[in-house]
Amino acid sequence: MTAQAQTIGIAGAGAWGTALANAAAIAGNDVVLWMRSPEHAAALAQPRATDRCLPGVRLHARTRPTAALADLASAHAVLLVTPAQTTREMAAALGVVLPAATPLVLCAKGIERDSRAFLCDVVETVRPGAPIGVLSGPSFADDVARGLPTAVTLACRDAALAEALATALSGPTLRVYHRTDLRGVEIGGAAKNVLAIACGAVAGKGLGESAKAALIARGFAELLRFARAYGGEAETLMGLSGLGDLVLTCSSAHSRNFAFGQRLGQGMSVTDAAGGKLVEGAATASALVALAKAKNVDMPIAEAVEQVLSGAWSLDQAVDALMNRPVKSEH
Ligand SMILES: NC(=O)C1=CN([C@@H]2O[C@H](COP(=O)(O)OP(=O)(O)OC[C@H]3O[C@@H](n4cnc5c(N)ncnc54)[C@H](OP(=O)(O)O)[C@@H]3O)[C@@H](O)[C@H]2O)C=CC1
Ligand SMILES: O=C(CO)COP(=O)(O)O
Repeated sequence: MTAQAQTIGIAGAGAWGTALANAAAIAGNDVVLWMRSPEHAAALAQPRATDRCLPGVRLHARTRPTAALADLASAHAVLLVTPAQTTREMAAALGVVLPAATPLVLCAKGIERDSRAFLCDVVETVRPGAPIGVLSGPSFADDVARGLPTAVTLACRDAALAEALATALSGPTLRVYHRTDLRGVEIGGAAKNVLAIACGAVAGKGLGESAKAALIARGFAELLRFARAYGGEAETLMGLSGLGDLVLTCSSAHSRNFAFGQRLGQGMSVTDAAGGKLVEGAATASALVALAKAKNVDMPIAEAVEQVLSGAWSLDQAVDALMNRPVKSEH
């Protein structure tokens, strides 16, 4: 990768994939945007078509929609922007069409539920030796698509590749920082979604702003402990992809994870509260808690979320459990 115009491939044309496609095009790249539905691709290719996930947003002229995965083969790098739980199947399908040297940048936020594997490890199993990146940070797709100023982090183990990708994707409204701490960046994005469900539940139950602030601060302590145990760097977690995204997602009903928690807090069932939307924290909670237990990492908030989602605890029981833990030193 160089700082010259690149072809960026994007696999997944939901809200985030489409927003990133336009941002990459505005940054001066040619973009190939893959989606699984040929009808969706044909509709988006029509002049003046607007996106179904981002009302009113049109694809940039340099973004070409397609339903043929092989069209991504010539991209200098591909961003994978489908839900976390589809990472294995998507990486395998991409492995067939992409040259082994093409970097794959993971943009989903989660942990594989069944295997409890980090998404980078999933991709490494499926495409051994191929370059991997993770892009994460506080960024609502609508904000990015509307050209509001946004900053995110992109990590690759190879510092030069991380810098080249960050340079290629940065534009007038999207600023991409780079790091080499792949693990730290992916943990921040995956864990904050689970904690945001707790913050939403606090809001939905009307437990007050003080409780929400306490959850953010104590949630951050959990996130940091977990990341350290799994090799993430504390500095990464204090940055955009950790604290930054935790604060955004825990503060806004625009977040699907927060809104899901809010509806739980208002008394809706786990099944109804998702409202047909992607709630990554709900899919990741059990794997996060199992991984924490495997390394004796104390994550009481994440555990409370998991207990509520599994039906073992009511929300009242979760609040009681968190408030009645033994008094301890704050760290
Ligand atoms: N939205 C946001 O603000 C942000 C989202 N993210 C992350 O990005 C990821 C995607 O989120 P987002 O774009 O919002 O989600 P959406 O629900 O808007 O879109 C998901 C996309 O993935 C496609 N998809 C679903 N399942 C499969 C599959 N099995 N194979 C291929 N394609 C599939 C869907 O296709 P179809 O339309 O055909 O169903 C859809 O285009 C999540 O992990 C999220 O956490 C990160 C930062 C910001
Ligand atoms: O990750 C996001 C913002 O950074 C989007 O969060 P939600 O998936 O909760 O909407």
